[in-house]
Amino acid sequence: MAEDTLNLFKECQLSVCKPNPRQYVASISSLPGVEVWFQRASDVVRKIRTGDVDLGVVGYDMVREYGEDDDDLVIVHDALEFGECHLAIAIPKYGIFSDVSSLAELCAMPQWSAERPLRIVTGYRHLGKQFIEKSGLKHVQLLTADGALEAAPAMGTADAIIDLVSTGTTLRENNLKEINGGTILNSQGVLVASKNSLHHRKTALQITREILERIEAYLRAKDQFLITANMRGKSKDEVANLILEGTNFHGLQGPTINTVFTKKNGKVQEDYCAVVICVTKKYLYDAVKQLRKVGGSGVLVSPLTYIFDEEPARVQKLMKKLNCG
Ligand SMILES: Nc1ncnc2c1ncn2[C@@H]1O[C@H](COP(=O)(O)OP(=O)(O)OP(=O)(O)O)[C@@H](O)[C@H]1O
Ligand SMILES: O=P(O)(O)OC[C@H]1O[C@H](OP(=O)(O)OP(=O)(O)O)[C@H](O)[C@@H]1O
Ligand SMILES: [Mg+2]
Repeated sequence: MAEDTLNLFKECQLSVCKPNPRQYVASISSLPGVEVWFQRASDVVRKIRTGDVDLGVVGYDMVREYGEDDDDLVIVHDALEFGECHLAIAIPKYGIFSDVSSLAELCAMPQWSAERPLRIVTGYRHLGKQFIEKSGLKHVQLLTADGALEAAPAMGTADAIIDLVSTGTTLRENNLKEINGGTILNSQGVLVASKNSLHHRKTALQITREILERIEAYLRAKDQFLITANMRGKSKDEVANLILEGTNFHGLQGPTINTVFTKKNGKVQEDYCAVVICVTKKYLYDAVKQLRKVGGSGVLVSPLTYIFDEEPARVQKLMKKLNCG
């Protein structure tokens, strides 16, 4: 998460300068006065709640686990596009669990009693407890451990685990499986702040807005290409019509169309227009085919670095949550 966060900030021209790897404080030269602290994920949430820091980047799972529904925490950006995983209950594939594939079936197992409860081990005490209360499971003992939870069932120290799953490899390698109805929470990296800080400290709010706007601009542009194509056409109106009626690719608000001046037999002519649109990366070839179909040629493709559109919805949402909207 730390590496992904540093990378994201770098891409947003907010490079974090940490002169010494054993140092926990760093700075961002484009945001003078800002201190960047490297802390364990659980501590990031705790320190926002106590007002020691104003803004943090952590997994949403941590916000929910250590935030305990604290009203002071406000999610500024809910999808930083890294650290994607989900919190889930997992049980062994073998033995008494071999035919169990849903939460309802786990609840219906006759093996669990007050004397011999289902032992679930997790590092997520708060979320684990909440889930068990709602799950319909009657006889449960919640145990806590910090890491390598996937080993617990084979070791015989627990029957099931509640832990993060991303690719599913760790579960598979340890002969464990997820069950239907067993997903507790979807998570990815988020930007989280203290409402109190943003409310009372103008600079904290200003900097948060700037960071949010830069992240939005970067993430919006990340999966887009900028395409310029030449199109035969007598007028910009004619070309606009071909693009708007004959393709699915119209740019942000609409295509930008400009005259291309060519020289033929010593005379300047206006037989072409240049069309500029942006296209989601995965649809690049579709766009090229559609442009060709309506007379496009000389398609130039370049990466897009940022898209600063109107004030992003997330900024408006934040201001509303802070009652400043
Ligand atoms: N396998 C994974 N794939 C994607 N994201 C993950 C994965 N495991 C954890 N995460 C995300 O990264 C965050 C930090 O994970 P974790 O607590 O394991 O980090 P750590 O480096 O082990 O930290 P600590 O030293 O505090 O234990 C989690 O809260 C979660 O949001
Ligand atoms: O589904 P996967 O892609 O296999 O990822 C899931 C694993 O990743 C996390 O552990 P991590 O590697 O962070 O180690 P930790 O549990 O010791 O923190 C999590 O606790 C799982 O064990
Ligand atoms: Mg693990």
